Amino acid sequence: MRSPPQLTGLLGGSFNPAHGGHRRISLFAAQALGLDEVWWLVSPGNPLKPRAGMAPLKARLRSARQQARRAPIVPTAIERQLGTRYTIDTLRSLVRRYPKRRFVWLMGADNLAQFHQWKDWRQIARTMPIAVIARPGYDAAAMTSPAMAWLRRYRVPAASFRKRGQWSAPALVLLRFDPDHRSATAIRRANAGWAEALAGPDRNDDKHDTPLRDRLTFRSIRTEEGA
Ligand SMILES: Nc1ncnc2c1ncn2[C@@H]1O[C@H](COP(=O)(O)OP(=O)(O)OP(=O)(O)O)[C@@H](O)[C@H]1O
Ligand SMILES: O=C(O)c1ccc[n+]([C@@H]2O[C@H](COP(=O)([O-])O)[C@@H](O)[C@H]2O)c1
Repeated sequence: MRSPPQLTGLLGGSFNPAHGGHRRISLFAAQALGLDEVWWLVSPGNPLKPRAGMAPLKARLRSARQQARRAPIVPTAIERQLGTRYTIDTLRSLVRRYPKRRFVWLMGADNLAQFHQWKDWRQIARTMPIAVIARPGYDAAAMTSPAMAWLRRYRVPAASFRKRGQWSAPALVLLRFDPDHRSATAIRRANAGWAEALAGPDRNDDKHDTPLRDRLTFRSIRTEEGA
């Protein structure tokens, strides 16, 4: 009998730095959608964000590894390997590269609010389902956004996602958990030296380009909270 496809959430981000909110929303999304794991795509550079104040990719990836410990979360700098920067290009590449997996794009409500500014955003929605996680301060803007005006007709309840083999795109799932107020901006404001602190010697530095490994599946997602 054929094994069921691995259900994989993709959380793209600057992770400048990664924080407990990333971990928490990933674990909650995994549980709500029945995902086997969540890959964090640590971006070489968000096309819409200024480079100023952006820590080196290596430091951001290191912070992601720290936050992902002992969880079914795989931090990766795969966009650097693929040479992609725009999400549509990354997702097309991943779908080709991992034909046995089913992917869902995860993002916070702040990103839905500006999703219509992303390159080929409707094509992103046609490439894989999207799950949006509520975020304090952004939900109203997200719900009234131009992208939401188009996406709302594809809205499906989270329970549908749990039925394997029924993933089709476009599909939009809105996820609401206890709001998580943490943000990388707040951390940067509170601790201007985080990047330097994380940029010390690391024996795993060359794992930067390690291909994603097929990991054990984690059926029972723990909902523990990170820092
Ligand atoms: N507290 C949160 N609640 C919901 N979504 C979140 C939260 N923190 C981050 N996200 C989502 O995680 C993804 C990666 O976020 P990112 O690395 O930009 O962190 P951030 O805290 O939003 O950073 P910054 O404050 O620098 O914009 C994005 O889709 C973002 O919307
Ligand atoms: O493809 C685009 O046009 C695009 C525009 C803005 C942001 N993104 C992606 O959105 C994800 C979230 O970015 P960020 O900086 O808000 O964490 C990250 O994977 C970015 O590469 C992608």
